[in-house]
Amino acid sequence: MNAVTPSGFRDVLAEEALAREGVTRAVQDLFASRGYLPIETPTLEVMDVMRAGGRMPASPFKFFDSHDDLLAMRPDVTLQIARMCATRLAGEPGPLRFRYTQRVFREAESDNQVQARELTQCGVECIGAAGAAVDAEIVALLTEALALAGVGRFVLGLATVGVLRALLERSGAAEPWKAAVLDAYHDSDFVALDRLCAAPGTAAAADAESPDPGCAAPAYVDAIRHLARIRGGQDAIDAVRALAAPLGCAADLDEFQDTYDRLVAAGLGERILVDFSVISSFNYYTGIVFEAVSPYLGTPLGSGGRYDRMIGTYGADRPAAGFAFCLEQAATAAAAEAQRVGDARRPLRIAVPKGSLNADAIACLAEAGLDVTGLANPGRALVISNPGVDYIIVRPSDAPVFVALGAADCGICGKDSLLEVGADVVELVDLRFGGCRFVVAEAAGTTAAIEERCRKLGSMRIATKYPSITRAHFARRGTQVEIVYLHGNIELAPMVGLAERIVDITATGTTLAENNLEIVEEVLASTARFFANGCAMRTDDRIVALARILAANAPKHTYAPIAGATQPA
Ligand SMILES: Nc1ncnc2c1ncn2[C@@H]1O[C@H](COP(=O)(O)OP(=O)(O)OP(=O)(O)O)[C@@H](O)[C@H]1O
Ligand SMILES: O=P(O)(O)OC[C@H]1O[C@H](OP(=O)(O)OP(=O)(O)O)[C@H](O)[C@@H]1O
Repeated sequence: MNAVTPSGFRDVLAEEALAREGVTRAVQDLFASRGYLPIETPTLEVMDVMRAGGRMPASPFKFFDSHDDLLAMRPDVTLQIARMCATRLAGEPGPLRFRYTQRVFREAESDNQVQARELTQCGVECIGAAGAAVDAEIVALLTEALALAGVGRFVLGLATVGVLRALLERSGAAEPWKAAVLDAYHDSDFVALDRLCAAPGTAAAADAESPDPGCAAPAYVDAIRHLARIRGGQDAIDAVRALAAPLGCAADLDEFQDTYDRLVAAGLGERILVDFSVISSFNYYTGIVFEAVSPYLGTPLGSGGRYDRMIGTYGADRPAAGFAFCLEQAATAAAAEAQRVGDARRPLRIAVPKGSLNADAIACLAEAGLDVTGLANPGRALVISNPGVDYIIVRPSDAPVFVALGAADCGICGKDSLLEVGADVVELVDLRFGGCRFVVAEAAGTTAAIEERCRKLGSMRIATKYPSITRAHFARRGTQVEIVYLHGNIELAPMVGLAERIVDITATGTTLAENNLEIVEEVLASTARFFANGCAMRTDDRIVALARILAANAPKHTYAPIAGATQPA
Protein backbone atom coordinates (compact mmCIF):
# COMPACT_ATOMS: atom_id res chain seq x y z
CA MET A 1 0.00 0.00 0.00
CA ASN A 2 1.24 3.49 -0.84
CA ALA A 3 0.20 5.50 2.25
CA VAL A 4 -0.20 8.93 0.65
CA THR A 5 -2.93 11.55 0.74
CA PRO A 6 -5.09 11.88 -2.39
CA SER A 7 -3.75 14.21 -5.06
CA GLY A 8 -4.57 17.82 -4.17
CA PHE A 9 -5.10 17.05 -0.46
CA ARG A 10 -2.49 17.32 2.28
CA ASP A 11 -1.80 17.21 6.01
CA VAL A 12 -1.04 20.52 7.67
CA LEU A 13 1.82 20.09 10.15
CA ALA A 14 1.98 21.86 13.51
CA GLU A 15 4.08 24.89 12.57
CA GLU A 16 1.81 25.81 9.66
CA ALA A 17 -1.34 24.85 11.56
CA LEU A 18 -0.36 27.22 14.38
CA ALA A 19 0.15 30.07 11.91
CA ARG A 20 -3.19 29.32 10.24
CA GLU A 21 -4.89 29.18 13.62
CA GLY A 22 -3.49 32.62 14.48
CA VAL A 23 -4.63 34.17 11.19
CA THR A 24 -8.07 32.55 11.36
CA ARG A 25 -8.61 33.80 14.90
CA ALA A 26 -7.47 37.34 14.06
CA VAL A 27 -9.66 37.49 10.95
CA GLN A 28 -12.71 36.03 12.67
CA ASP A 29 -12.23 38.45 15.60
CA LEU A 30 -12.18 41.30 13.08
CA PHE A 31 -15.39 40.09 11.43
CA ALA A 32 -17.02 39.58 14.86
CA SER A 33 -16.06 43.11 15.94
CA ARG A 34 -18.10 44.40 12.95
CA GLY A 35 -21.20 42.49 14.00
CA TYR A 36 -20.84 39.35 11.86
CA LEU A 37 -22.12 36.15 13.48
CA PRO A 38 -20.55 32.72 12.93
CA ILE A 39 -22.32 30.09 10.85
CA GLU A 40 -21.44 26.64 9.59
CA THR A 41 -22.86 24.96 6.50
CA PRO A 42 -22.88 21.25 5.63
CA THR A 43 -20.02 19.70 3.71
CA LEU A 44 -22.50 18.16 1.27
CA GLU A 45 -25.33 19.72 -0.71
CA VAL A 46 -27.84 18.27 -3.13
CA MET A 47 -26.34 18.96 -6.56
CA ASP A 48 -29.55 20.44 -8.00
CA VAL A 49 -29.71 22.91 -5.11
CA MET A 50 -26.16 24.08 -5.81
CA ARG A 51 -26.85 24.32 -9.54
CA ALA A 52 -29.95 26.45 -8.99
CA GLY A 53 -27.81 29.32 -7.69
CA GLY A 54 -26.05 29.91 -11.02
CA ARG A 55 -22.65 29.16 -12.52
CA MET A 56 -20.58 27.30 -9.96
CA PRO A 57 -17.10 28.57 -9.10
CA ALA A 58 -15.49 25.22 -9.91
CA SER A 59 -16.31 21.64 -10.66
CA PRO A 60 -17.37 20.00 -7.36
CA PHE A 61 -16.75 16.41 -6.22
CA LYS A 62 -20.03 14.52 -6.78
CA PHE A 63 -21.46 11.17 -5.79
CA PHE A 64 -24.78 9.40 -5.29
CA ASP A 65 -25.91 8.50 -1.78
CA SER A 66 -28.06 5.49 -0.88
CA HIS A 67 -31.24 7.56 -1.56
CA ASP A 68 -30.04 8.06 -5.14
CA ASP A 69 -29.56 11.78 -4.52
CA LEU A 70 -26.67 13.32 -6.46
CA LEU A 71 -24.65 15.16 -3.83
CA ALA A 72 -21.83 17.69 -4.20
CA MET A 73 -19.08 18.55 -1.75
CA ARG A 74 -19.35 22.31 -1.33
CA PRO A 75 -17.09 24.14 -3.81
CA ASP A 76 -18.17 27.47 -2.30
CA VAL A 77 -20.05 28.69 0.78
CA THR A 78 -22.00 31.63 -0.69
CA LEU A 79 -24.53 29.44 -2.50
CA GLN A 80 -25.21 27.57 0.74
CA ILE A 81 -25.74 30.76 2.72
CA ALA A 82 -28.15 31.97 0.03
CA ARG A 83 -30.08 28.71 0.35
CA MET A 84 -30.10 28.99 4.14
CA CYS A 85 -31.32 32.60 4.12
CA ALA A 86 -34.10 31.84 1.62
CA THR A 87 -35.38 28.90 3.66
CA ARG A 88 -34.66 28.62 7.37
CA LEU A 89 -34.04 32.34 7.84
CA ALA A 90 -36.73 33.57 5.43
CA GLY A 91 -38.72 35.20 8.23
CA GLU A 92 -35.76 36.84 9.97
CA PRO A 93 -35.66 40.58 9.48
CA GLY A 94 -32.35 41.75 8.04
CA PRO A 95 -29.75 42.73 7.70
CA LEU A 96 -28.13 39.42 8.63
CA ARG A 97 -24.35 39.45 8.89
CA PHE A 98 -22.57 36.10 8.79
CA ARG A 99 -18.93 35.06 8.91
CA TYR A 100 -17.26 31.72 8.36
CA THR A 101 -14.01 29.83 7.95
CA GLN A 102 -14.74 26.62 6.11
CA ARG A 103 -13.06 24.10 3.85
CA VAL A 104 -14.25 23.95 0.23
CA PHE A 105 -13.54 21.15 -2.22
CA ARG A 106 -12.88 21.36 -5.94
CA GLU A 107 -12.37 18.52 -8.37
CA ALA A 108 -9.33 18.86 -10.66
CA GLU A 109 -10.42 20.18 -14.05
CA SER A 110 -7.45 19.18 -16.18
CA ASP A 111 -4.11 17.37 -16.04
CA ASN A 112 -2.47 20.66 -15.17
CA GLN A 113 -4.63 21.44 -12.19
CA VAL A 114 -1.92 21.79 -9.57
CA GLN A 115 -4.13 23.83 -7.27
CA ALA A 116 -5.12 22.19 -4.00
CA ARG A 117 -8.47 20.42 -4.13
CA GLU A 118 -9.23 21.31 -0.53
CA LEU A 119 -9.03 24.99 0.37
CA THR A 120 -9.93 27.08 3.40
CA GLN A 121 -12.20 30.01 2.71
CA CYS A 122 -12.62 32.90 5.17
CA GLY A 123 -15.58 35.05 4.27
CA VAL A 124 -18.58 37.16 5.19
CA GLU A 125 -22.04 37.69 3.73
CA CYS A 126 -24.37 40.59 4.50
CA ILE A 127 -27.96 39.66 3.66
CA GLY A 128 -30.91 42.01 3.43
CA ALA A 129 -29.07 45.29 2.94
CA ALA A 130 -28.17 47.13 -0.24
CA GLY A 131 -26.42 50.37 -1.06
CA ALA A 132 -23.00 51.95 -1.17
CA ALA A 133 -22.45 51.87 2.60
CA VAL A 134 -22.71 48.07 2.74
CA ASP A 135 -20.70 47.60 -0.46
CA ALA A 136 -17.91 49.77 0.92
CA GLU A 137 -18.09 47.96 4.30
CA ILE A 138 -17.56 44.60 2.55
CA VAL A 139 -14.69 45.74 0.33
CA ALA A 140 -12.93 47.49 3.23
CA LEU A 141 -13.34 44.38 5.39
CA LEU A 142 -11.59 42.25 2.76
CA THR A 143 -8.62 44.62 2.70
CA GLU A 144 -8.38 44.57 6.50
CA ALA A 145 -8.62 40.78 6.60
CA LEU A 146 -5.89 40.33 3.99
CA ALA A 147 -3.62 42.65 5.95
CA LEU A 148 -4.22 40.52 9.07
CA ALA A 149 -3.32 37.46 6.98
CA GLY A 150 0.08 39.04 6.33
CA VAL A 151 -0.52 40.20 2.76
CA GLY A 152 0.96 43.68 2.49
CA ARG A 153 0.89 44.33 -1.24
CA PHE A 154 -2.27 43.60 -3.15
CA VAL A 155 -4.59 45.26 -5.64
CA LEU A 156 -8.36 45.23 -5.46
CA GLY A 157 -9.85 45.16 -8.94
CA LEU A 158 -13.29 46.79 -8.67
CA ALA A 159 -16.18 47.15 -11.10
CA THR A 160 -19.96 46.99 -11.29
CA VAL A 161 -21.78 44.62 -13.59
CA GLY A 162 -24.76 46.98 -13.91
CA VAL A 163 -23.25 49.01 -16.74
CA LEU A 164 -22.58 45.99 -18.95
CA ARG A 165 -26.01 44.50 -18.20
CA ALA A 166 -27.71 47.79 -19.09
CA LEU A 167 -25.70 48.15 -22.30
CA LEU A 168 -26.60 44.60 -23.33
CA GLU A 169 -30.28 45.01 -22.46
CA ARG A 170 -30.72 48.35 -24.23
CA SER A 171 -28.58 47.44 -27.25
CA GLY A 172 -31.40 45.58 -28.97
CA ALA A 173 -28.86 42.90 -29.93
CA ALA A 174 -29.76 39.31 -30.76
CA GLU A 175 -29.70 36.89 -27.80
CA PRO A 176 -26.88 34.62 -29.14
CA TRP A 177 -24.68 37.68 -29.57
CA LYS A 178 -25.40 38.88 -26.02
CA ALA A 179 -24.59 35.41 -24.66
CA ALA A 180 -21.34 35.38 -26.65
CA VAL A 181 -20.40 38.82 -25.23
CA LEU A 182 -20.98 37.59 -21.68
CA ASP A 183 -18.87 34.51 -22.44
CA ALA A 184 -16.07 36.71 -23.79
CA TYR A 185 -16.16 38.83 -20.60
CA HIS A 186 -16.34 35.69 -18.48
CA ASP A 187 -13.37 34.10 -20.29
CA SER A 188 -11.39 37.39 -20.30
CA ASP A 189 -11.13 36.97 -24.06
CA PHE A 190 -10.54 40.46 -25.45
CA VAL A 191 -9.89 39.09 -28.92
CA ALA A 192 -13.32 37.43 -29.05
CA LEU A 193 -14.89 40.62 -27.69
CA ASP A 194 -13.21 42.72 -30.38
CA ARG A 195 -14.47 40.34 -33.05
CA LEU A 196 -18.02 40.39 -31.70
CA CYS A 197 -17.99 44.17 -31.60
CA ALA A 198 -16.08 44.86 -34.80
CA ALA A 199 -17.65 47.42 -37.11
CA PRO A 200 -18.93 45.89 -40.36
CA GLY A 201 -16.37 46.11 -43.15
CA THR A 202 -13.29 46.28 -40.87
CA ALA A 203 -10.51 43.68 -40.89
CA ALA A 204 -11.64 42.37 -37.50
CA ALA A 205 -15.21 41.97 -38.72
CA ALA A 206 -13.97 40.18 -41.82
CA ASP A 207 -12.33 37.71 -39.43
CA ALA A 208 -15.52 37.20 -37.48
CA GLU A 209 -17.02 33.75 -37.28
CA SER A 210 -19.05 34.74 -34.25
CA PRO A 211 -22.78 35.49 -33.82
CA ASP A 212 -24.14 38.62 -35.42
CA PRO A 213 -25.30 41.51 -33.16
CA GLY A 214 -28.45 41.70 -35.23
CA CYS A 215 -29.97 45.16 -35.20
CA ALA A 216 -27.94 46.41 -32.20
CA ALA A 217 -27.16 50.11 -32.33
CA PRO A 218 -23.43 50.60 -33.13
CA ALA A 219 -22.94 53.01 -30.20
CA TYR A 220 -23.90 50.26 -27.73
CA VAL A 221 -21.70 47.69 -29.42
CA ASP A 222 -18.79 50.11 -29.32
CA ALA A 223 -19.36 50.89 -25.63
CA ILE A 224 -19.51 47.17 -24.78
CA ARG A 225 -16.13 46.68 -26.47
CA HIS A 226 -14.44 49.65 -24.78
CA LEU A 227 -15.79 48.96 -21.31
CA ALA A 228 -13.58 45.87 -20.80
CA ARG A 229 -10.43 47.95 -21.29
CA ILE A 230 -11.26 50.79 -18.92
CA ARG A 231 -9.04 50.79 -15.85
CA GLY A 232 -7.61 53.29 -13.40
CA GLY A 233 -8.96 55.36 -10.50
CA GLN A 234 -11.53 58.17 -10.61
CA ASP A 235 -10.52 58.74 -14.25
CA ALA A 236 -11.80 55.24 -15.08
CA ILE A 237 -15.19 55.91 -13.48
CA ASP A 238 -15.36 59.18 -15.43
CA ALA A 239 -14.52 57.32 -18.64
CA VAL A 240 -17.26 54.74 -18.02
CA ARG A 241 -19.74 57.53 -17.34
CA ALA A 242 -18.78 59.31 -20.53
CA LEU A 243 -19.34 56.05 -22.39
CA ALA A 244 -22.55 54.86 -20.72
CA ALA A 245 -24.44 58.02 -19.74
CA PRO A 246 -25.32 59.18 -23.29
CA LEU A 247 -26.75 55.70 -23.86
CA GLY A 248 -28.85 55.79 -20.70
CA CYS A 249 -26.80 52.99 -19.10
CA ALA A 250 -25.06 54.80 -16.25
CA ALA A 251 -27.73 54.31 -13.58
CA ASP A 252 -25.54 51.93 -11.55
CA LEU A 253 -22.58 54.27 -11.63
CA ASP A 254 -23.92 56.70 -9.02
CA GLU A 255 -23.90 54.01 -6.36
CA PHE A 256 -20.55 52.72 -7.61
CA GLN A 257 -19.13 56.26 -7.36
CA ASP A 258 -20.51 56.55 -3.83
CA THR A 259 -18.86 53.24 -2.88
CA TYR A 260 -15.58 54.31 -4.45
CA ASP A 261 -15.67 57.67 -2.62
CA ARG A 262 -16.24 55.92 0.69
CA LEU A 263 -13.30 53.59 0.05
CA VAL A 264 -11.05 56.50 -0.89
CA ALA A 265 -12.17 58.37 2.24
CA ALA A 266 -11.23 55.26 4.24
CA GLY A 267 -7.68 55.53 2.84
CA LEU A 268 -8.02 52.62 0.40
CA GLY A 269 -7.67 54.61 -2.82
CA GLU A 270 -4.12 53.33 -3.44
CA ARG A 271 -5.25 49.72 -3.27
CA ILE A 272 -8.13 50.04 -5.70
CA LEU A 273 -7.98 49.58 -9.43
CA VAL A 274 -11.27 50.30 -11.15
CA ASP A 275 -11.17 47.63 -13.84
CA PHE A 276 -14.21 46.57 -15.84
CA SER A 277 -12.59 43.34 -17.02
CA VAL A 278 -13.13 42.02 -13.45
CA ILE A 279 -16.68 41.21 -14.62
CA SER A 280 -15.20 37.86 -15.62
CA SER A 281 -16.30 36.46 -12.23
CA PHE A 282 -19.34 34.15 -11.89
CA ASN A 283 -22.47 35.33 -13.58
CA TYR A 284 -24.60 35.63 -10.44
CA TYR A 285 -23.35 39.07 -9.47
CA THR A 286 -25.75 41.97 -9.90
CA GLY A 287 -23.82 45.05 -8.72
CA ILE A 288 -20.34 45.64 -7.43
CA VAL A 289 -17.71 42.93 -8.14
CA PHE A 290 -14.15 42.79 -6.86
CA GLU A 291 -11.11 40.58 -6.89
CA ALA A 292 -7.97 40.82 -4.73
CA VAL A 293 -4.69 39.94 -6.44
CA SER A 294 -1.10 39.90 -5.24
CA PRO A 295 1.86 40.77 -7.49
CA TYR A 296 3.54 37.67 -6.02
CA LEU A 297 0.85 35.12 -6.87
CA GLY A 298 -0.57 33.94 -10.21
CA THR A 299 -4.07 33.21 -8.92
CA PRO A 300 -6.45 35.57 -7.04
CA LEU A 301 -6.39 35.83 -3.24
CA GLY A 302 -10.14 36.22 -3.01
CA SER A 303 -13.17 37.83 -4.58
CA GLY A 304 -16.69 38.96 -3.91
CA GLY A 305 -19.57 41.14 -4.94
CA ARG A 306 -23.26 41.90 -4.76
CA TYR A 307 -25.67 39.14 -5.74
CA ASP A 308 -29.16 40.51 -5.20
CA ARG A 309 -30.98 37.87 -7.24
CA MET A 310 -29.34 34.67 -6.08
CA ILE A 311 -31.39 34.20 -2.89
CA GLY A 312 -34.50 34.60 -5.05
CA THR A 313 -33.66 31.36 -6.84
CA TYR A 314 -34.29 29.55 -3.53
CA GLY A 315 -37.20 31.67 -2.21
CA ALA A 316 -38.02 35.36 -1.88
CA ASP A 317 -35.49 37.85 -3.28
CA ARG A 318 -33.18 39.55 -0.77
CA PRO A 319 -30.26 41.82 -1.51
CA ALA A 320 -26.91 40.35 -0.52
CA ALA A 321 -23.18 40.96 -0.80
CA GLY A 322 -20.08 39.24 0.48
CA PHE A 323 -16.61 37.93 -0.20
CA ALA A 324 -14.31 35.03 0.53
CA PHE A 325 -10.55 34.78 0.45
CA CYS A 326 -8.46 31.68 0.52
CA LEU A 327 -6.27 31.20 3.59
CA GLU A 328 -3.71 29.11 1.70
CA GLN A 329 -3.40 31.65 -1.11
CA ALA A 330 -2.94 34.47 1.40
CA ALA A 331 -0.22 32.49 3.22
CA THR A 332 1.61 31.78 -0.06
CA ALA A 333 1.43 35.43 -1.14
CA ALA A 334 2.59 36.62 2.30
CA ALA A 335 5.58 34.23 2.22
CA ALA A 336 6.57 35.24 -1.34
CA GLU A 337 6.24 38.89 -0.42
CA ALA A 338 8.41 38.48 2.67
CA GLN A 339 11.20 37.09 0.49
CA ARG A 340 11.00 39.84 -2.09
CA VAL A 341 10.24 42.94 -0.06
CA GLY A 342 12.56 45.76 -1.06
CA ASP A 343 13.33 44.21 -4.46
CA ALA A 344 13.51 46.57 -7.39
CA ARG A 345 10.74 45.79 -9.88
CA ARG A 346 11.53 42.37 -11.27
CA PRO A 347 11.90 41.71 -14.99
CA LEU A 348 8.74 41.07 -16.97
CA ARG A 349 8.59 37.33 -17.68
CA ILE A 350 7.43 36.49 -21.21
CA ALA A 351 6.80 32.91 -22.39
CA VAL A 352 8.16 32.70 -25.97
CA PRO A 353 7.25 29.69 -28.13
CA LYS A 354 10.02 27.71 -29.74
CA GLY A 355 9.41 26.00 -33.08
CA SER A 356 7.42 27.36 -35.97
CA LEU A 357 6.01 30.42 -34.13
CA ASN A 358 9.40 31.41 -32.72
CA ALA A 359 10.74 33.73 -35.43
CA ASP A 360 7.53 35.75 -35.81
CA ALA A 361 7.10 35.97 -32.03
CA ILE A 362 10.61 37.40 -31.66
CA ALA A 363 9.98 39.82 -34.54
CA CYS A 364 6.80 41.08 -32.82
CA LEU A 365 8.57 41.59 -29.50
CA ALA A 366 11.46 43.41 -31.21
CA GLU A 367 8.98 45.56 -33.13
CA ALA A 368 7.38 46.46 -29.78
CA GLY A 369 10.73 47.85 -28.63
CA LEU A 370 11.86 45.00 -26.39
CA ASP A 371 15.49 43.96 -26.24
CA VAL A 372 15.49 40.51 -27.87
CA THR A 373 19.28 40.07 -27.93
CA GLY A 374 20.20 36.40 -27.81
CA LEU A 375 16.62 35.19 -28.13
CA ALA A 376 16.90 33.96 -31.72
CA ASN A 377 19.93 31.79 -30.96
CA PRO A 378 19.63 30.73 -27.34
CA GLY A 379 21.65 27.49 -27.75
CA ARG A 380 20.50 25.18 -24.96
CA ALA A 381 19.59 28.09 -22.63
CA LEU A 382 15.90 28.07 -21.63
CA VAL A 383 15.78 31.52 -20.06
CA ILE A 384 17.25 34.58 -21.75
CA SER A 385 17.58 37.56 -19.42
CA ASN A 386 17.86 41.02 -20.93
CA PRO A 387 17.45 44.34 -19.13
CA GLY A 388 13.89 44.47 -17.73
CA VAL A 389 12.75 41.24 -19.32
CA ASP A 390 13.19 37.47 -18.90
CA TYR A 391 12.23 35.33 -21.89
CA ILE A 392 11.11 31.85 -20.91
CA ILE A 393 11.45 29.57 -23.93
CA VAL A 394 8.64 27.00 -23.98
CA ARG A 395 6.92 24.55 -26.31
CA PRO A 396 3.89 26.41 -27.70
CA SER A 397 1.44 24.00 -26.13
CA ASP A 398 3.02 24.62 -22.70
CA ALA A 399 2.87 28.44 -22.91
CA PRO A 400 -0.70 28.71 -21.48
CA VAL A 401 0.28 26.59 -18.48
CA PHE A 402 3.33 28.70 -17.62
CA VAL A 403 1.23 31.87 -17.79
CA ALA A 404 -1.90 30.56 -16.05
CA LEU A 405 0.13 29.35 -13.08
CA GLY A 406 2.08 32.60 -12.82
CA ALA A 407 5.51 31.20 -13.85
CA ALA A 408 5.39 33.73 -16.70
CA ASP A 409 3.48 37.03 -16.67
CA CYS A 410 2.44 36.86 -20.31
CA GLY A 411 3.22 34.88 -23.43
CA ILE A 412 2.63 34.02 -27.06
CA CYS A 413 1.18 30.85 -28.60
CA GLY A 414 -1.46 29.77 -31.11
CA LYS A 415 -5.16 30.11 -30.36
CA ASP A 416 -5.27 26.33 -30.80
CA SER A 417 -2.96 25.84 -27.79
CA LEU A 418 -5.11 28.17 -25.66
CA LEU A 419 -8.23 26.20 -26.60
CA GLU A 420 -6.58 22.83 -26.12
CA VAL A 421 -5.19 23.63 -22.66
CA GLY A 422 -8.25 25.63 -21.56
CA ALA A 423 -6.08 27.61 -19.14
CA ASP A 424 -7.43 30.59 -17.22
CA VAL A 425 -5.58 33.48 -18.91
CA VAL A 426 -6.52 36.85 -20.38
CA GLU A 427 -6.40 36.74 -24.17
CA LEU A 428 -5.27 40.22 -25.21
CA VAL A 429 -4.15 40.47 -28.84
CA ASP A 430 -4.52 38.52 -32.09
CA LEU A 431 -1.00 38.81 -33.48
CA ARG A 432 -2.19 37.63 -36.92
CA PHE A 433 0.78 35.37 -37.72
CA GLY A 434 0.99 31.57 -37.42
CA GLY A 435 -2.25 31.20 -39.38
CA CYS A 436 -3.40 27.61 -39.76
CA ARG A 437 -6.60 25.59 -39.95
CA PHE A 438 -7.79 22.62 -37.98
CA VAL A 439 -9.60 20.20 -40.24
CA VAL A 440 -11.19 16.78 -40.17
CA ALA A 441 -9.58 14.69 -42.94
CA GLU A 442 -9.81 11.15 -44.29
CA ALA A 443 -8.12 9.01 -46.93
CA ALA A 444 -9.35 10.02 -50.39
CA GLY A 445 -12.37 8.07 -51.60
CA THR A 446 -13.25 6.53 -48.21
CA THR A 447 -16.26 8.70 -47.26
CA ALA A 448 -18.96 6.15 -48.11
CA ALA A 449 -17.16 3.30 -46.35
CA ILE A 450 -16.54 5.41 -43.24
CA GLU A 451 -20.14 6.58 -43.06
CA GLU A 452 -21.44 3.05 -43.48
CA ARG A 453 -19.11 1.77 -40.75
CA CYS A 454 -20.13 4.66 -38.50
CA ARG A 455 -23.81 3.90 -39.14
CA LYS A 456 -23.26 0.29 -38.06
CA LEU A 457 -21.04 0.98 -35.03
CA GLY A 458 -22.54 4.30 -33.89
CA SER A 459 -19.16 6.02 -33.57
CA MET A 460 -15.87 6.52 -35.39
CA ARG A 461 -12.21 6.67 -34.41
CA ILE A 462 -10.46 10.01 -34.78
CA ALA A 463 -6.68 10.34 -34.42
CA THR A 464 -5.39 13.68 -33.17
CA LYS A 465 -2.78 15.54 -31.17
CA TYR A 466 -5.58 17.86 -29.92
CA PRO A 467 -8.11 15.77 -27.92
CA SER A 468 -9.95 18.70 -26.26
CA ILE A 469 -10.53 20.61 -29.50
CA THR A 470 -11.61 17.37 -31.19
CA ARG A 471 -13.97 16.33 -28.38
CA ALA A 472 -15.58 19.80 -28.31
CA HIS A 473 -16.03 19.84 -32.09
CA PHE A 474 -17.77 16.49 -32.31
CA ALA A 475 -19.83 17.20 -29.16
CA ARG A 476 -21.18 20.32 -30.93
CA ARG A 477 -22.07 18.12 -33.89
CA GLY A 478 -23.65 15.45 -31.71
CA THR A 479 -21.37 12.79 -33.21
CA GLN A 480 -19.92 10.09 -30.99
CA VAL A 481 -16.18 9.60 -31.54
CA GLU A 482 -13.41 7.54 -29.98
CA ILE A 483 -10.22 9.56 -29.80
CA VAL A 484 -6.82 8.04 -30.58
CA TYR A 485 -4.31 10.41 -29.01
CA LEU A 486 -1.04 10.71 -30.97
CA HIS A 487 1.98 13.01 -30.56
CA GLY A 488 2.72 13.62 -34.26
CA ASN A 489 2.50 12.35 -37.86
CA ILE A 490 -1.26 12.21 -37.38
CA GLU A 491 -1.79 11.76 -41.13
CA LEU A 492 -0.52 8.20 -40.79
CA ALA A 493 -3.56 7.05 -38.82
CA PRO A 494 -6.12 6.63 -41.67
CA MET A 495 -3.42 5.27 -43.97
CA VAL A 496 -2.63 2.32 -41.69
CA GLY A 497 -6.14 1.75 -40.30
CA LEU A 498 -5.50 3.20 -36.85
CA ALA A 499 -8.46 5.59 -37.20
CA GLU A 500 -11.04 6.45 -39.83
CA ARG A 501 -10.38 10.18 -39.72
CA ILE A 502 -7.99 12.71 -38.21
CA VAL A 503 -8.27 16.18 -36.74
CA ASP A 504 -5.05 18.02 -37.48
CA ILE A 505 -3.49 21.31 -38.47
CA THR A 506 -3.04 22.22 -42.10
CA ALA A 507 -1.39 25.35 -43.46
CA THR A 508 -0.17 24.87 -47.02
CA GLY A 509 -2.10 21.60 -47.49
CA THR A 510 1.10 19.84 -48.67
CA THR A 511 1.12 17.10 -46.03
CA LEU A 512 -2.52 16.18 -46.68
CA ALA A 513 -1.99 16.15 -50.45
CA GLU A 514 1.23 14.11 -50.33
CA ASN A 515 -0.48 11.48 -48.22
CA ASN A 516 -3.63 11.34 -50.35
CA LEU A 517 -5.89 12.72 -47.62
CA GLU A 518 -8.92 14.93 -48.21
CA ILE A 519 -10.55 17.53 -46.00
CA VAL A 520 -14.00 16.53 -44.73
CA GLU A 521 -14.80 19.66 -42.76
CA GLU A 522 -13.27 22.65 -41.01
CA VAL A 523 -12.96 22.64 -37.21
CA LEU A 524 -11.46 26.07 -36.56
CA ALA A 525 -8.82 28.48 -37.76
CA SER A 526 -6.05 29.71 -35.51
CA THR A 527 -3.52 32.53 -35.32
CA ALA A 528 -0.94 33.45 -32.68
CA ARG A 529 -2.17 35.33 -29.58
CA PHE A 530 -0.58 37.50 -26.91
CA PHE A 531 -2.08 36.60 -23.55
CA ALA A 532 -1.43 37.29 -19.89
CA ASN A 533 -1.92 36.08 -16.37
CA GLY A 534 -4.92 37.99 -14.94
CA CYS A 535 -3.21 38.81 -11.63
CA ALA A 536 -0.05 39.97 -13.40
CA MET A 537 -2.13 42.14 -15.72
CA ARG A 538 -3.80 43.88 -12.76
CA THR A 539 -0.60 44.44 -10.82
CA ASP A 540 1.90 45.19 -13.58
CA ASP A 541 1.07 47.98 -16.02
CA ARG A 542 3.85 46.89 -18.42
CA ILE A 543 1.56 44.11 -19.71
CA VAL A 544 -1.27 46.35 -20.90
CA ALA A 545 1.30 48.77 -22.35
CA LEU A 546 2.93 45.93 -24.31
CA ALA A 547 -0.48 44.65 -25.45
CA ARG A 548 -1.32 48.11 -26.82
CA ILE A 549 1.85 48.23 -28.92
CA LEU A 550 1.42 44.65 -30.15
CA ALA A 551 -2.21 45.39 -31.11
CA ALA A 552 -1.17 48.50 -33.00
CA ASN A 553 1.45 46.51 -34.93
CA ALA A 554 -0.68 43.40 -35.51
CA PRO A 555 -2.42 44.59 -38.70
CA LYS A 556 1.02 44.59 -40.37
CA HIS A 557 0.90 40.80 -40.15
CA THR A 558 -1.61 39.52 -42.65
CA TYR A 559 -3.51 36.43 -41.72
CA ALA A 560 -3.19 34.35 -44.88
CA PRO A 561 -4.88 30.99 -44.56
CA ILE A 562 -5.09 28.74 -47.59
CA ALA A 563 -8.09 29.02 -49.87
CA GLY A 564 -11.43 27.98 -48.45
CA ALA A 565 -10.49 28.61 -44.83
CA THR A 566 -12.95 30.14 -42.42
CA GLN A 567 -11.61 32.74 -40.05
CA PRO A 568 -9.70 32.37 -36.76
CA ALA A 569 -11.73 31.41 -33.69
N1 LIG B 1 1.56 24.11 -40.57
C1 LIG B 1 1.54 24.17 -39.25
N2 LIG B 1 1.74 23.06 -38.55
C2 LIG B 1 1.77 23.10 -37.21
N3 LIG B 1 1.58 24.21 -36.47
C3 LIG B 1 1.33 25.34 -37.11
C4 LIG B 1 1.31 25.38 -38.54
N4 LIG B 1 1.07 26.62 -38.88
C5 LIG B 1 0.94 27.33 -37.75
N5 LIG B 1 1.07 26.57 -36.66
C6 LIG B 1 1.02 27.05 -35.26
O1 LIG B 1 2.23 26.65 -34.62
C7 LIG B 1 1.97 25.90 -33.45
C8 LIG B 1 2.86 24.69 -33.36
O2 LIG B 1 4.15 25.03 -33.50
P1 LIG B 1 5.27 23.89 -33.66
O3 LIG B 1 4.96 23.06 -34.84
O4 LIG B 1 6.57 24.58 -33.57
O5 LIG B 1 5.09 23.09 -32.33
P2 LIG B 1 4.75 21.61 -32.05
O6 LIG B 1 6.01 20.90 -31.89
O7 LIG B 1 3.73 21.09 -33.01
O8 LIG B 1 4.00 21.85 -30.69
P3 LIG B 1 4.30 21.31 -29.24
O9 LIG B 1 5.79 21.12 -29.15
O10 LIG B 1 3.85 22.38 -28.31
O11 LIG B 1 3.50 20.08 -29.17
C9 LIG B 1 0.55 25.42 -33.55
O12 LIG B 1 -0.01 25.33 -32.25
C10 LIG B 1 -0.12 26.47 -34.43
O13 LIG B 1 -0.64 27.48 -33.63
O1 LIG C 1 -0.43 21.87 -44.44
P1 LIG C 1 1.04 21.76 -44.19
O2 LIG C 1 1.75 23.03 -44.50
O3 LIG C 1 1.64 20.58 -44.87
O4 LIG C 1 1.27 21.58 -42.62
C1 LIG C 1 0.60 20.62 -41.88
C2 LIG C 1 1.51 19.74 -41.12
O5 LIG C 1 2.26 20.49 -40.18
C3 LIG C 1 2.06 19.97 -38.89
O6 LIG C 1 2.98 19.00 -38.58
P2 LIG C 1 4.32 19.27 -37.82
O7 LIG C 1 5.39 19.57 -38.81
O8 LIG C 1 4.14 20.27 -36.73
O9 LIG C 1 4.64 17.83 -37.23
P3 LIG C 1 3.74 16.79 -36.41
O10 LIG C 1 3.02 15.96 -37.42
O11 LIG C 1 4.77 16.02 -35.67
O12 LIG C 1 2.81 17.54 -35.51
C4 LIG C 1 0.69 19.32 -38.97
O13 LIG C 1 0.51 18.36 -37.95
C5 LIG C 1 0.69 18.75 -40.35
O14 LIG C 1 1.29 17.49 -40.36
